Amino acid sequence: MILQCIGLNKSFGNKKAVNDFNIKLTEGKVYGLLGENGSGKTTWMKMVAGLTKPTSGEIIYKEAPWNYKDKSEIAYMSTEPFFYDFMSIKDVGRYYADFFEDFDTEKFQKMTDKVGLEESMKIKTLSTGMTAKLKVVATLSRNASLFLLDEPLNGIDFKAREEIISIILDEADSKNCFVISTHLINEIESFIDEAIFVKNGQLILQTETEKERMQNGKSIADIYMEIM
Ligand SMILES: Nc1ncnc2c1ncn2[C@@H]1O[C@H](COP(=O)(O)OP(=O)(O)OP(=O)(O)O)[C@@H](O)[C@H]1O
Repeated sequence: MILQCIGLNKSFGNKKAVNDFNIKLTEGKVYGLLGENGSGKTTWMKMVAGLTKPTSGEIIYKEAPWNYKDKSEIAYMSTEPFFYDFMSIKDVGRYYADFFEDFDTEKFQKMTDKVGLEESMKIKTLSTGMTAKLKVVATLSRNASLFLLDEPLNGIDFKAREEIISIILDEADSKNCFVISTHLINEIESFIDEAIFVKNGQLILQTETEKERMQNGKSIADIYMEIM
């Protein structure tokens, strides 16, 4: 097991953004994190990534209580843009290399090449799809074990979405774990191992995609419609 949360809570004033959240994640799996707007997905990811403190509850990373050192193995990609307009692709690589000890510049160069991003391109000239690809490539160039990608497929066209999915699947292996939050259930249905359904800050169902399909004849979209 790579991650476990036990009775995890996060409140903002009276609002329970994450409420008694219990989850177990395993290496070698790709998870889809599904839930309506405001259901607590981002807040949960930020707690696991060490960007916001839980109000109460436990996070266990690789069988030990979460420690700030674990941040170096947990790569979080937020929904917000995080590059400056004046930067080139090469600058983004340098910026990441300065920031993250585990950043692999060579891997970044190979991956940017593969998706058609040239070193000299300036951020301000990139299309929305190219920027989305750059965000994913920069995050995945870290040698992390747990990747938390907050809405990596939002607001981009079909081709860019397919490219991002292929980048993610190329990087997924038996030692790492991916959690992808999205509202685009149909796009992720075919490749996620498990779906995690979140409602009002709580995990209400965690289930295997293949099992649902084979044993119950249900798609993740069917289940979403039933329980949300
Ligand atoms: N810093 C904050 N201060 C106050 N309330 C917050 C804060 N961050 C999140 N919330 C509230 O917590 C709840 C959960 O928000 P969160 O962003 O985690 O949901 P989400 O599932 O990621 O939503 P979306 O799919 O829209 O991104 C929402 O009601 C939100 O308004």
